[in-house]
Amino acid sequence: MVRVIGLISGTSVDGIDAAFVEIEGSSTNLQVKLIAAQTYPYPPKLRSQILRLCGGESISMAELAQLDDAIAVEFAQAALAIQEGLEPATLIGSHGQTVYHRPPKQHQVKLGYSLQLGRGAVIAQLTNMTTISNFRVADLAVGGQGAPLVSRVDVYLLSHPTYSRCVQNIGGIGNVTYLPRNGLNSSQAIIGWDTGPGNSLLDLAVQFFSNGTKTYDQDGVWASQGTACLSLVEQWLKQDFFQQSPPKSTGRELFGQAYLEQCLIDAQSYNLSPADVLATLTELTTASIEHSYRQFLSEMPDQVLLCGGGSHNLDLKQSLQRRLNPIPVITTSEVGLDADFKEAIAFAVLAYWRLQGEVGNLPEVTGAEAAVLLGEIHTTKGAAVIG
Ligand SMILES: Nc1ncnc2c1ncn2[C@@H]1O[C@H](COP(=O)(O)OP(=O)(O)OP(=O)(O)O)[C@@H](O)[C@H]1O
Ligand SMILES: CC(=O)N[C@H]1[C@@H]2OC[C@@H](O2)[C@@H](O)[C@@H]1O[C@H](C)C(=O)O
Repeated sequence: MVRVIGLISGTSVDGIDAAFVEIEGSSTNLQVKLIAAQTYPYPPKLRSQILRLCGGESISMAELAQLDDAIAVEFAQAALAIQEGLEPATLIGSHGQTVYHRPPKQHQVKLGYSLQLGRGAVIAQLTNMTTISNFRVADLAVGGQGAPLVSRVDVYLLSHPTYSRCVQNIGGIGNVTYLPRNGLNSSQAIIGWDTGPGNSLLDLAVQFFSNGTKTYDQDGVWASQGTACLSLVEQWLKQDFFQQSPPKSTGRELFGQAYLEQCLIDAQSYNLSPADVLATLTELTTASIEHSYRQFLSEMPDQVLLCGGGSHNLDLKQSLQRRLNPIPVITTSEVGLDADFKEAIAFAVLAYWRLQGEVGNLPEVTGAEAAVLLGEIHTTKGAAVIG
């Protein structure tokens, strides 16, 4: 049994999710037990620096270096804090903070590029623990999207012998893994892709309409007071990203501030109230999920398992349930895998697989030419490589 800490800050840039897990087995007999989990919010100044960089603002190399180190320090502190009072872990899997993602093909380039800040070498030294980081580069180097990477972990933790499942993350961006009945033993392929916006546009709209006093719409209460403009949703769904077949991935580069501003311009001709706009953006998220299932899956799943912060948005959840009826839409927590910390848990598993010499990506999902080892290993003076 290995004690591993998984760390990630996602596209919402709300803070570092840390999961402390005990892992046993390899892949087919993988067992993961969650011991502790916590979100450590970024200091507000650091968060706004990251958001500005994600929004395309130019910064100097000196500022980039300072930001990279500051993020690594926050990640190291999260790793030290999560294991307080527990027998220490021996390994960290750190996703870091995505600040730029340029998938291949969509951009007429053969190789994609993805940049996560928070250097693993610094985390390893500050925590005195072997740290695996930079998980996306190896998949990108073999022509993959570099995302979604959680799909292989979904396969081993969430496949079911009698139900086919869509594991749907709704973070800043949405992503799905389709698990046929019987998982890897099925003749049907396991596929996955980024579905488009999760909460990113909603959060930006809430900040705009509340003059910065709110960062998100708790439980979707504000959106539930509005009426969605379905003509606008149909118009927006015609956009290239939604029509493109998987493998595909995206980020705040597409579904960010400029996209929201265009949505607000489009909304002007319909005289929508702020609540109506939020309801319409909620429908864009759920319609993009529904349409991608109907377009890209050979059959609809028996169950949809939600995870990520969007699984707490009741209005969004109800909208997705209405669209997918009679398929039950539940959360991964309801089947035993914490919906808020699934991504952090996944990066702990990916780090564990890296040390075991097991591949981490699913070429059917990322479009990579091969399954490859994911992550770079950083040891410390005091830490031995285990596994
Ligand atoms: N109670 C709630 N009601 C409504 N929305 C919520 C609630 N809790 C969280 N959220 C939404 O979830 C978002 C955070 O989700 P999450 O932490 O899964 O995103 P992320 O991991 O940063 O993104 P990604 O998965 O794209 O990397 C918040 O910004 C907010 O929009
Ligand atoms: C480049 C990047 O950080 N992509 C994230 C983002 O957040 C959700 C979606 O876009 C996604 O597929 C991916 O993250 C998860 C953890 C993944 O790779 O599986």
